[in-house]
Amino acid sequence: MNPLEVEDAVVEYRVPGKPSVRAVAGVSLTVAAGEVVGLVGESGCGKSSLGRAIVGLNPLDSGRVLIDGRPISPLGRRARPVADRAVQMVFQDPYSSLNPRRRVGRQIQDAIAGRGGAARVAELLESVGLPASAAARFPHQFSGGQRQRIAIARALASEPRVIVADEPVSALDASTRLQVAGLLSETATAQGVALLMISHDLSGLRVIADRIAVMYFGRIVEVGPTDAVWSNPRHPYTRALIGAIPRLGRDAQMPAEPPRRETVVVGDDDARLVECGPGHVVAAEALVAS
Ligand SMILES: Nc1ncnc2c1ncn2[C@@H]1O[C@H](COP(=O)(O)OP(=O)(O)OP(=O)(O)O)[C@@H](O)[C@H]1O
Repeated sequence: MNPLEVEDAVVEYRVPGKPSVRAVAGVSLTVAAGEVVGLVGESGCGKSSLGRAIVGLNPLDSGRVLIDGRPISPLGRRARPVADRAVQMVFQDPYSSLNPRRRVGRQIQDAIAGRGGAARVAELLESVGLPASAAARFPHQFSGGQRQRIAIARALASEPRVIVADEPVSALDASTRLQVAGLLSETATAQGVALLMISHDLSGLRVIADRIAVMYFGRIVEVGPTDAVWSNPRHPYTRALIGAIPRLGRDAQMPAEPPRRETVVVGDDDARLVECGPGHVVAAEALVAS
C-alpha cells in the first residue's frame, strides 16, 4: 500500500450562471513512501485543484483519495481529524500560511504530533537548517526562503505520511529555490514521506523528482521516471513543455525557433491545439470536444 493513492479523482467548480469547470477530469496517481513525484503542467491545468483535493481542501465530485489506505471523505469533514495529521500541504506563499502574530516556535509546537516540547521544536528547526533561537521570533523577521523552511518544519511536525507542496519555491529568488526544493525532497525521502511537488517548472522538478507526472487539461497525460520522461517524452504535450525550456550557453545566441503548432490528444474524445516555442507553451482552442 502506498501512502498516497488517488483513484479516478474528479473536481468540478460550479459558478452560478456559467458552465461548470471540470478542473480535474479523472486522475489516478500513487506516491510511494520516500518518493518524490513532480506534478507539472501549465497554469490552469488543474494542479492546485488536485493538490487541494488530496489534502481535503477541495471536495471530490467522484473518485477517491487514500492516505495510508484510509479514504479522505469527499466532504472532508469527518475524516479530517485523522487525515489532517497524515497529510500536510506546503503552499507557495509561506507568509500567508504562517500566522504573523504568533511566534514561530508556538506555531510548530501546535502542529507537533503527540507531546513535544522545546527540544522537538529545536530539532525540527535544525532539520530545516535554522537555529533553535528562531523559535522565539515572528515570521516577518525572516527572509522568504527562511519562512518557507519554517513552513516545511511545521508540516513535518505532525509526522505526516504525505506532503503536497504547491509551487513551494516559485515565490523565492533563484538562488534560494534549489536549496529549499532540495531540502524538502531530501527530508521527505529521509523520513519516508510521500511528496507530491506541484510546479510549472519542469527543469526544476527534474533535479529533485523521482517520477514526473504531466498534467494537461485536467488529466495526467504522461507519468514515468524523471530521466525517461525528460530524455524520451512519449506525449506530444510533454515534448512541447521540454521544447519550451530556454536553453543556456551557445544555443541562447542562436536565432529563436519560430513557434510551432501541434495537435495534442488529451483523452479519448478531446484534442487541443498547442503553440510552443522557446520559453513558452500556449494551449489553444479545443479541436474536438465531447
Ligand atoms: N474556486 C474556483 N472556482 C471556479 N473555477 C476555479 C476555481 N479554482 C480554479 N478554478 C479553475 O479550475 C481550473 C484549474 O485551476 P487550478 O488552479 O487547479 O490550475 P493550476 O494548474 O494549479 O494553475 P496555476 O499553476 O495557475 O495555479 C482553471 O480553469 C481555473 O480557472
